[in-house]
Amino acid sequence: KLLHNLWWNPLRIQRMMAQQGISGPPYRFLHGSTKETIKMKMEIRNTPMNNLSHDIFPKIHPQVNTWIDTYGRNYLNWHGPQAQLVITEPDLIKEVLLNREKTYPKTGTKDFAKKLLGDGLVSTVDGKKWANQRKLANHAFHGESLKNMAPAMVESVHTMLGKWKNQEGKEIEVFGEFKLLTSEVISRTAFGSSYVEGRNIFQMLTGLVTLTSKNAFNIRFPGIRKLWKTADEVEAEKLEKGIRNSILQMIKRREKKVMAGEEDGFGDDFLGQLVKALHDTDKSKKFTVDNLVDECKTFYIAGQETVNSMMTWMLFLLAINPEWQEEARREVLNVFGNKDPDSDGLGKLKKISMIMNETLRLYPPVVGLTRKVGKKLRLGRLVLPANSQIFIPTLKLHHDPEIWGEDVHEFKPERFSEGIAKATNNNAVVFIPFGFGPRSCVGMSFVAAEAKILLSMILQRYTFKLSPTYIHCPGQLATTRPQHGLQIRFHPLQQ
Ligand code: HEM
Repeated sequence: KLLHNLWWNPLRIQRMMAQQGISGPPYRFLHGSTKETIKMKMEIRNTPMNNLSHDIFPKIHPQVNTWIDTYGRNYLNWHGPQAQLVITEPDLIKEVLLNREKTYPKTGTKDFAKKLLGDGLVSTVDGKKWANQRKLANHAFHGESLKNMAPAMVESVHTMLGKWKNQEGKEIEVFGEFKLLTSEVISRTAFGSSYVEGRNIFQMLTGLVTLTSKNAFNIRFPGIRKLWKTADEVEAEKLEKGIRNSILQMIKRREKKVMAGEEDGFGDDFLGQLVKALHDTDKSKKFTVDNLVDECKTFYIAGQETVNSMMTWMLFLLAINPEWQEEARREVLNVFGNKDPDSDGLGKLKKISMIMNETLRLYPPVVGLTRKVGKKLRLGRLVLPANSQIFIPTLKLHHDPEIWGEDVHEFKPERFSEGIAKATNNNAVVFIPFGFGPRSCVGMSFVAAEAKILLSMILQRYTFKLSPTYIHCPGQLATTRPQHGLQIRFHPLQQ
């Protein structure tokens, strides 16, 4: 069986795809093409980019870049013995992400990623569970609930800016600052606690993110984990347990309030809704403790890492494009003057929406999407083998000159001046920072509110420039990030 899975089957799939004109890096026993991937990534990882270039696709995905050049727009590569078809044709991508026949589910999680996200909303494969959890999250992160979160976002930004007062004119490392800010915002808005209370959960989750990324391309012999665990695996288990215990304590605190007779002691934030679902007498809506823990981990991670990445790149792009910084400031002062932003005004910030979209195009926090092919099926002109995977390289689509033109690597928010549909020529799948179709991001409106509030409050107070110490070395650790941080100098506006 082992030989069948590790040798015969991959060769069979390779032959089957070659007959349809799809080739790729050759399958190597057990490791597939992961060794070449790791080698290419390591070679380029620490090399800074010249002239603050935004051409980051070859830097972050050197293997996808090389193999598209060698084998064509769609090719077959190997994550160990797992066949993975990489597709870049918009029609094929649309079919996969719309998932009309429910034939392209998520891949689920295993190993390190399972410890990190469990079976929460981002990863779950179970359709019924997904529908229940999605409904709950939609309610918590849209409409009135979202509007009610704006004051907590404003307050969190005030706390950060308060600290910056002593640093005016000096260098501030913004990626680290935004990490604290985004942790504080998701803690306050979704989990009713401050960052300080949730700090140990974040620290443990950050540890798990690092271990997950470090081991992403490490292939181990099937079954070996049961006999022998690596130091990273032991560490990940410890972190997983620690996170679980801390979340259980948060749940207990809410339950105690209810037991003490406090009206709505569960709370009406996201955590409150989850705890209510845990106690729901309607079985079809009921959550288990495991569901709840996984969901909390998912939202702590999804609500922080991605937003941190986007906001950092937005600041970077505005720091090196002073004319856009000035346009954005004019808009903010027009809408809010020197007052704190409020949710009614956020919709009027058109220029900032354009800047946000262009940032997400050039530096998407999530660089690719993966789906599973359960049984043998047809995708466009291709017949795909059972138990294979599909990888959609978002970063390639966002940096493709055939889609965006020869100025593809330039920062030009004006592309989005008449909306996304116009910018993409009505081909929505070529711009997918938040995914596409039913599994697209549930936190999109939350992100837009948080980013607009943060940027408005900075622009109302400061002009900012890149510090000479900044090294342009975009990398990926779960999300895209400046590998050596983002050093910025903020100067108070002349009143
Ligand atoms: C700039 C910030 C963000 C980016 C770029 C981003 C990106 C994405 C992408 C690409 C997906 C689709 C994944 C796939 O199709 O496989 C996704 C899904 C998801 N995102 Fe986000 N996200 C961001 C912020 C957030 C925030 C703030 C939250 C929570 C408050 C969140 C929660 C989720 C969840 C729960 C899903 C899974 C939805 C489902 O499967 O139904 N995201 N996100």
